Amino acid sequence: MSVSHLYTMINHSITSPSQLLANNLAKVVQGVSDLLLLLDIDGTLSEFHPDPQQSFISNDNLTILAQLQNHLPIWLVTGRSVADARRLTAPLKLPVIGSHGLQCDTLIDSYSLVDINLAQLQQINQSVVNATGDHPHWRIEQKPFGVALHFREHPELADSALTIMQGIGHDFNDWQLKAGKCVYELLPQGVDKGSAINHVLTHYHPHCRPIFIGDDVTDEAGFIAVQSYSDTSNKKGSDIKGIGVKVGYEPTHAHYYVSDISAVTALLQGLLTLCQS
Ligand SMILES: O=P(O)(O)OC[C@H]1O[C@H](O[C@H]2O[C@H](CO)[C@@H](O)[C@H](O)[C@H]2O)[C@H](O)[C@@H](O)[C@@H]1O
Repeated sequence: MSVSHLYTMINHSITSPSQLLANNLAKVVQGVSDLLLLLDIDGTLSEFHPDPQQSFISNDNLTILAQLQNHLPIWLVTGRSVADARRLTAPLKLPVIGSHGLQCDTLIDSYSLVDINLAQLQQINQSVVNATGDHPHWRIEQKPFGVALHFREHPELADSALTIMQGIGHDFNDWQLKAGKCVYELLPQGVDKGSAINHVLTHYHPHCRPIFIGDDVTDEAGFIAVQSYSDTSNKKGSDIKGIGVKVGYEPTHAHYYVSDISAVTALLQGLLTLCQS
């Protein structure tokens, strides 16, 4: 299992992103009629909570999204499973790329983008439980397509978490280790949010200009995907480039940033106002 991708993407072609505010949004999307909005969940639509099952998306965000979906297509692109994303966004019904790009749910169709070995998943789950001694310091999230080891309440355990997950991943060549905010996750190889976004663009919205908003290191592949996307099916050779928006101030490939989750809400409200006008 390879861990060479951990953070390495961040180390090249970093730009200095520009701040994207509701009042300069109109200029950025000027003249674009076919926008596609792609949204990460945790750290973008919802504030962090020590317990992943207790976090939620504010009613403000849900209300804005409910109205926005009347104007443009919206997809969730999340590390959460599709079922979890549905629970968090109920009563909305939005298509979802779940499990960091492993699952695709279009609302009409639901399928995996990569095969998963469920026997190995079970072994990995058990290995994580064994390695942590199921101690209450740790939070193990057993997901339908992976296992996450959280240490949000105990940041001092970051190195131990990495050691545990690297050690387990070492025995499973077809699995990858992903680092997130206060979490390490083991998932099948072969996907990330970038490849999943390319799948959505190619198969469902080839002529749209994508905007992807995300906050974490796992969202970097998504920023690269939208910012380099070209509509090759267009015979006129249209060169559609999307917009990556990073939430927060960490180094990023995204061309734009917003300060925090409340700035995401303001941006979504600004986009709604723009659509309505
Ligand atoms: O791609 P995302 O939608 O950002 O999902 C990434 C992971 O989010 C969740 O973990 C994060 O949020 C938790 C709840 O606030 C927090 O406790 C944890 O520390 C964060 O890493 C989720 O639990 C994971 O399954 C997702 O992969």
